[in-house]
Amino acid sequence: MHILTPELKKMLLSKLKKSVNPDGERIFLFGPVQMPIQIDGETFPFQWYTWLKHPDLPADSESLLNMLDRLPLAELQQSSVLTYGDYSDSELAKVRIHSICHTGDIFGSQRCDCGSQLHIAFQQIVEFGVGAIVYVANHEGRGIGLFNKSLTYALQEHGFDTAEANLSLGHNLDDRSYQDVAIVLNMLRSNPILLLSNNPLKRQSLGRHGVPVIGVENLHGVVSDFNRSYLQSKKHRFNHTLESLV
Ligand SMILES: Nc1nc2c(ncn2[C@@H]2O[C@H](COP(=O)(O)OP(=O)(O)OP(=O)(O)O)[C@@H](O)[C@H]2O)c(=O)[nH]1
Repeated sequence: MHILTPELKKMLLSKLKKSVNPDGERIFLFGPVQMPIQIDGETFPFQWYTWLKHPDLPADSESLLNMLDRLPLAELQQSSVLTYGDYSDSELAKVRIHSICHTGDIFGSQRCDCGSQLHIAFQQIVEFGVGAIVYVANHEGRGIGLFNKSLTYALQEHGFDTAEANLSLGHNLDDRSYQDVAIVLNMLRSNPILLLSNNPLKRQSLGRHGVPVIGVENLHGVVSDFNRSYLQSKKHRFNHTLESLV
């Protein structure tokens, strides 16, 4: 049987880093772990980090390690960062902050542009040589959660656009916070980043939380008959830079 020897425990602890957000909540970041990722038939060496925030987290890494078997982590969401190239030290890196889209990213749903944006972001990062994908797992449905998103989809089948559907159910247009994303980004790198996004609020929010965003490059996904009206709503209701696209 394999046991957690003091050496292995030391190895795990050396990969655990802690930060505290402005609300006083502890965030533990674990990594790197090697993650070979296939993009268009070729495999690229990414480094994987995950982070954990939970109200009951202790102050130090060793205590955290000792209590992990008692936390219901599978019931909660943990987010990831996948870095590529010399991410911590390079002068510039391309970064994609990607809110989870269970339907688009996992199922390949064509109702939105999320899945293709994620794929193109990976392509652009390996092409540039340095970058990161931050996969934000508590952002489903722009922060309303998967169950609520399914209700908004049903309403969109009855004439609502994506904004009206959220509002009609009592949600905001966008409930996402980038505070923890910013903290984690700043734990991994202090040099400037180029953000891959069409959403002006992302840049503003990251900047407000102290991330040195020096530029934004649009990230246009695939347009189809299934997502055209959704993209038009993003352009008109959310001011996304999709001018040349829809
Ligand atoms: N409420 C709601 N959420 C949706 C709908 N379609 C997609 N989403 C969610 O919208 C979010 C899109 O996230 P991102 O692609 O990271 O961000 P964005 O605001 O579109 O900005 P970009 O950086 O330009 O892609 C994901 O959380 C999806 O789950 C919808 O019709 N209703």
